[in-house]
Amino acid sequence: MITIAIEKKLNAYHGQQLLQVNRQFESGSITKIYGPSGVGKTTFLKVVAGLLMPEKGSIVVDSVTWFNADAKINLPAQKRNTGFVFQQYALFPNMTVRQHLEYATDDELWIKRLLLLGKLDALEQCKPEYLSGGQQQRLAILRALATKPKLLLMDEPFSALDYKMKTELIAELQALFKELDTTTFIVSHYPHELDGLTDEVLSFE
Ligand SMILES: Nc1ncnc2c1ncn2[C@@H]1O[C@H](COP(=O)(O)OP(=O)(O)OP(=O)(O)O)[C@@H](O)[C@H]1O
Repeated sequence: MITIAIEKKLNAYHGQQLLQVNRQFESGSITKIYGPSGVGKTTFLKVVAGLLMPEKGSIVVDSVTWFNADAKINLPAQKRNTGFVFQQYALFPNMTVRQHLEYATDDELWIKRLLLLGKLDALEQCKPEYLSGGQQQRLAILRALATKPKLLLMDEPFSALDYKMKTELIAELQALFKELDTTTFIVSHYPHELDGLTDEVLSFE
């Protein structure tokens, strides 16, 4: 179970607004984070990952306190072991596809399975500059999965994929999340993009 009750001020162009979340998420559930541009979806993922700090509240994951403003507890991002798929992929320009995964895990069977899942097995020696946008996005997803994170945070992870690739990948990820018992938050702009995949919706207005 993940319990999140936080407040963070957002410095928007037209003044300040408040990001407020007060929710519980079942372990293994998949939640769609939905809302208009600029409402704070990416900021919310970064707060959960420990990359940004809220002003108030707490984050408790499986009875472990990751953040508590009053008690001044703030577990560093490295210790939270979340998987993060960034909107802009954040790949390493000098690493091959395979090296991205080896950086995160030394489990060779798992690496092979991920490469097949993302249809990148034939491109494992390529660096990001030789990959298409969709291939780069798939690599970002595979890298986030490589550590078998208990909490996976995905920011618009399917935006560069064509319909067929997206549908196939979503079906395979669904089975994988179940197998790993991963709790997943996925940001999406589109109302029906994740239909059938997500159990819950966290909607920002
Ligand atoms: N570290 C920060 N501290 C405070 N405010 C921030 C910080 N980073 C970004 N913001 C502001 O928070 C607001 C929300 O940005 P954010 O990227 O979280 O929105 P979003 O809902 O993910 O948007 P989009 O759908 O366009 O990606 C923006 O106005 C931005 O300027």
